[in-house]
Amino acid sequence: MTAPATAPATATTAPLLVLRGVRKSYNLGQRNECEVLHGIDLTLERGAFCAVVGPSGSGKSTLLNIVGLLDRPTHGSLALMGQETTTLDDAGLTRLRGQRIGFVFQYHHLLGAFTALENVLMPLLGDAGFATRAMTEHAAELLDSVGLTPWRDQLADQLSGGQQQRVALARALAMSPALLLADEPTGNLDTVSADAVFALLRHVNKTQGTSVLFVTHNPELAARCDHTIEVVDGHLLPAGAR
Ligand SMILES: Nc1ncnc2c1ncn2[C@@H]1O[C@H](COP(=O)(O)OP(=O)(O)OP(=O)(O)O)[C@@H](O)[C@H]1O
Repeated sequence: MTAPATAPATATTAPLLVLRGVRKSYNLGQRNECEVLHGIDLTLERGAFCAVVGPSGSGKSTLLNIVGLLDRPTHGSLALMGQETTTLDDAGLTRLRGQRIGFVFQYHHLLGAFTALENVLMPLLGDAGFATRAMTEHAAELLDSVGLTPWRDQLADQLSGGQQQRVALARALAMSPALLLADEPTGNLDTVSADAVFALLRHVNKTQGTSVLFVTHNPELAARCDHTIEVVDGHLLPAGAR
């Protein structure tokens, strides 16, 4: 038996993300359907650091929600590390999302009455519901990596916006995701804090190989990413079309 000339893509060699013909419609009631994404083809290689830009309402968050397995496409296919996701049931999607994907949003979504450390611990607790020493040490290391050790026991509500966003980033990294989806994570921050959060995203990408999709309206930050995807009216603009 001879080996095939080209080995088939496996879970370890396949691109991080492959979208083919992804469409998304919302049902607005009374047989009124609105298509927001009109057939997106996108391949993202592992370790990519990619900005997602485009006018307000063009479909960036809708695309990110689909890539993050928070929402399903109406048509098309989406493979994450070689695994087709559109055939998975809700439990399968949730499991895959928890294993592979971390999220940072414009609003941090921390639990304000819990400390910075407790917020980072949350995703690590799993079904056990209690923190082991190893989990606590891991959460403390993550907080340290975003420069927040002095604030680890401070309630999330009592942190600055920039500090809260850094806790949110540490929490997103708790499960060592292959893909970090950041939807305008710097949108509410002053320039200095925005720079700090961006530098941390970059650091995670460089040191851990975590792929990053970063939605931003800030052209300066977009220019500092390795690639840019531009969404206009629910279509991806071809590279170099701007
Ligand atoms: N759940 C929903 N039901 C109906 N329409 C929706 C829903 N979510 C988003 N849309 C519509 O989809 C379009 C794209 O929205 P989306 O949030 O993806 O845009 P965006 O590019 O992220 O915008 P922004 O930069 O302002 O955040 C908008 O016209 C919006 O009204």
